[in-house]
Amino acid sequence: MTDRQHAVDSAVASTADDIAEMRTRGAATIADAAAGALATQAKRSEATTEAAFRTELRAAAKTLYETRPTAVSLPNALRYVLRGMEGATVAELRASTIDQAEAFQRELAQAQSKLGTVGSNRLRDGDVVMTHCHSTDALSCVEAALEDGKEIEAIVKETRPRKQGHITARQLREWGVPVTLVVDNAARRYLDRADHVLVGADSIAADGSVINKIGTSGLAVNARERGVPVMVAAQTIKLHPDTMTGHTVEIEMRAESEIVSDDERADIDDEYADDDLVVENPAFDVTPPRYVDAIVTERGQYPPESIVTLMRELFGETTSEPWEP
Ligand SMILES: O=C(COP(=O)(O)O)[C@H](O)[C@H](O)COP(=O)(O)O
Repeated sequence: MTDRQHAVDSAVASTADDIAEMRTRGAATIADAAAGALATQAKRSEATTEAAFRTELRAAAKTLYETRPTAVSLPNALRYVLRGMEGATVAELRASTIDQAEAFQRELAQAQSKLGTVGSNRLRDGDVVMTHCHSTDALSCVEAALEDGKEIEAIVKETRPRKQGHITARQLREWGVPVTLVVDNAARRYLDRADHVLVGADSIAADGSVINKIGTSGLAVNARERGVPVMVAAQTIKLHPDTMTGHTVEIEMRAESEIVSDDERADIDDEYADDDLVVENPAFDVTPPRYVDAIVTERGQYPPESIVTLMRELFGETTSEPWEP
């Protein structure tokens, strides 16, 4: 074991494992869990010097950071908490880190609820939304519309390969929303019945591109062709500061076992072939801004092309500036 591994609390390691294995998933939920894990590290730290405490917290942040690459809410959350780590003694450092992590979690929940109110204003009584994957930001818009007394129906895409659509459907059913669950390939057919496509985001790039669950871009292109507006619900913690300086967002490639079993692979592949069957499983894709009608944040709704103005306001011109609430 390296020193870094020794320094990281078992609760942090287990949170990191939950994120990597997608038992904890979705950009906002991942950010919340990561902030909570840093607070636990701070609480349980046995460091006796200020330097050792800081090293431990950074090691914990690195362990969490290395779990999944696409949702920028994760590094944004880690940066936010580490920035608040202040003090001249271990006790002060501990208290400030825990306070900052708790403030982050509070602001995250408040931002989602504010965003929901903004998003619900786009939904009229009787509207039908089509969803993809499971996004707590997107669902908060539906929840706020329901609280306003509007009747909303949903067409929920299954979302292969991990079927996060089932989580969305379960939540909507709990709220009493009529749900039609469809396979991903049926989306274009059912767009005729939809008034909005409503999705979340893992990252939003400076040009207004939306990085979200694989299949979002195809859905958005089909929606444009059918004249159905595409609404992206994304708190500002989903804004990706590095993209202001031209960096692209890394798309996570997941295990082929999510798509084919060993037996299926053996069944498909020719055992005498010179090369192996290639199976690829990208978890996310990029929807260009021209297919997105509105990005709904806790600060209001933006056309995708103008999101860069908000990014500059929040992060400044340089990506070395950490995320600010
Ligand atoms: O693409 C996904 C989840 O992908 P995965 O299941 O691979 O994590 C969600 O749409 C966004 O993360 C937004 O979710 P939220 O609005 O809850 O942050």
